[in-house]
Amino acid sequence: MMLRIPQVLSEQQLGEFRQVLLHARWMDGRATAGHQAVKVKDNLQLPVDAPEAKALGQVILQALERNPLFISAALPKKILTPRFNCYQSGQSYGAHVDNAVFGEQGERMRTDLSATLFLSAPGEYDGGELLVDDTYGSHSVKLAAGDLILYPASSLHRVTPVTRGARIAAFFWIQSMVRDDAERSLLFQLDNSVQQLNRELGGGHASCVQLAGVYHNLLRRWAEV
Ligand SMILES: O=C(O)CCC(=O)C(=O)O
Ligand SMILES: [Fe+2]
Repeated sequence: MMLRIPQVLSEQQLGEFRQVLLHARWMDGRATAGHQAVKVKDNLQLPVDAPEAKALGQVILQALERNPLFISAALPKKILTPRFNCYQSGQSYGAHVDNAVFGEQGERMRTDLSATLFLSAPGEYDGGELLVDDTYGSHSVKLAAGDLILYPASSLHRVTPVTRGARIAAFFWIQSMVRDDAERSLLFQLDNSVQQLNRELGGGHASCVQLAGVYHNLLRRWAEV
């Protein structure tokens, strides 16, 4: 499942991010690319241990914790501290699949979902579409600043060349409590339907109570905690 999560960051937060990122020390993104990705990766990145990256990463994590749509769709177990990248002057990232496992502070996590949080507005650059392949074809994603796209980490994806301006984004991975994309999508649909019914019938209605029970009992079957 691919899902857009709108307005993860406020206008004020975006302004603060821009100020910090404008003055940050960017490095060649190939330094953190894996064996295969290094051949197709051409962008800039903030060093993972840069103080700016750590501070802004925490702001994003706090925003995600309070975002009901993100929680419902991702059912997160672990979230890698967000990283920051920049594409300019024709830079791009060719087709690749992300690493299955990442390590951070001695802890390992499986990547079930990939996320890009757009920090530049679409009008600030040409190109820079994130193209994500699935069985329905290739989906082009270019979102408003502050919006996030969530997509299966198993997908082949790429970023087209940025031919004008600069595309700055945060990117990170999530290990979900529910590893299987199809099961997680079913839970998300069910959660949405239950919430809709709650609004229409009132939360105390017997069908709402029963369906909420089905949601929790499916989650109990499928969740790894
Ligand atoms: O810049 C993006 O939107 C995606 C970056 C990416 O695919 C990666 O770093 O693995
Ligand atoms: Fe990637």
